[in-house]
Amino acid sequence: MKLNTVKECLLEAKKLAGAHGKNRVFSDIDLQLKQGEVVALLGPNGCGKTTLLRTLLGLHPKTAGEVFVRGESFERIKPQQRARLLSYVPQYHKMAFAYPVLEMVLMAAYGEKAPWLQASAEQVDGAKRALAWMGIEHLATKPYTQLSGGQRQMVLIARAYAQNTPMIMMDEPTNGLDYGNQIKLLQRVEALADAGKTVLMTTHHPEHALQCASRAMTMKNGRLIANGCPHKVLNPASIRELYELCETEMPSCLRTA
Ligand SMILES: Nc1ncnc2c1ncn2[C@@H]1O[C@H](COP(=O)(O)OP(=O)(O)OP(=O)(O)O)[C@@H](O)[C@H]1O
Repeated sequence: MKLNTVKECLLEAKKLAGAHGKNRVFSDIDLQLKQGEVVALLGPNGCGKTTLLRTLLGLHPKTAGEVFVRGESFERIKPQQRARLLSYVPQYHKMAFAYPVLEMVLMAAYGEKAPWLQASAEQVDGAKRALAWMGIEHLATKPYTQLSGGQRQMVLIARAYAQNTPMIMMDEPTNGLDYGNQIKLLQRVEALADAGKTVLMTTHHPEHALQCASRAMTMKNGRLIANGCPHKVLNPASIRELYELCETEMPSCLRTA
């Protein structure tokens, strides 16, 4: 776990609310993301984590409240500038075209170039470095559509890395990764924070939050219910309550008696 040596506030949400159609998903969300921290967001299926992330990113419309990035209303920031501030690893991703993996990662350059322009040698080098960082340089020429689920996930993480933004939002980034790749990814997330990046990641694994996060937030029924040091927020009693487990359903390592 990382110590919270926190600096500049990069993103702030105030009284944020979101919905799908008429169904309220979350409301009254106040949160801050500061430079160099890894924040893990946990909560039961359907509690609103993905919708919250997508609303923070401006990919889903808010119904109330405001998101500020470096003090500026995010709504007023143009898409290309947003792409320089925030990158995103989605939970699910469909791609209709069989782009080679290197091309997929080069899409990260959107903040720096118009999509119809050819990538510069520097951008290609950056994309190759991102593949090497994820340990998947051998996939560079493979069509993205022919990759396994875990391989695709690693490509999306490499793409976010190549975007080189101060903030990265990852929605269940260990989804589909084998045990070794999960451990390596959590170490890379810690290294990103050491390099001054801010990461907000959702996870269904309290142990992942304990391993790499400087802060944990828990969410239930569309509300943030706890926010603080992962070891304080994620204790046997709070995990039981969050996921509505009775004592006998808890794994033996988390039982209180
Ligand atoms: N495209 C959609 N249209 C309508 N309702 C949706 C849509 N996507 C999600 N929802 C609903 O919004 C609520 C929150 O979903 P969301 O995906 O944000 O939850 P989550 O916490 O990320 O869940 P999970 O842990 O299962 O990924 C759920 O009740 C879900 O059914």
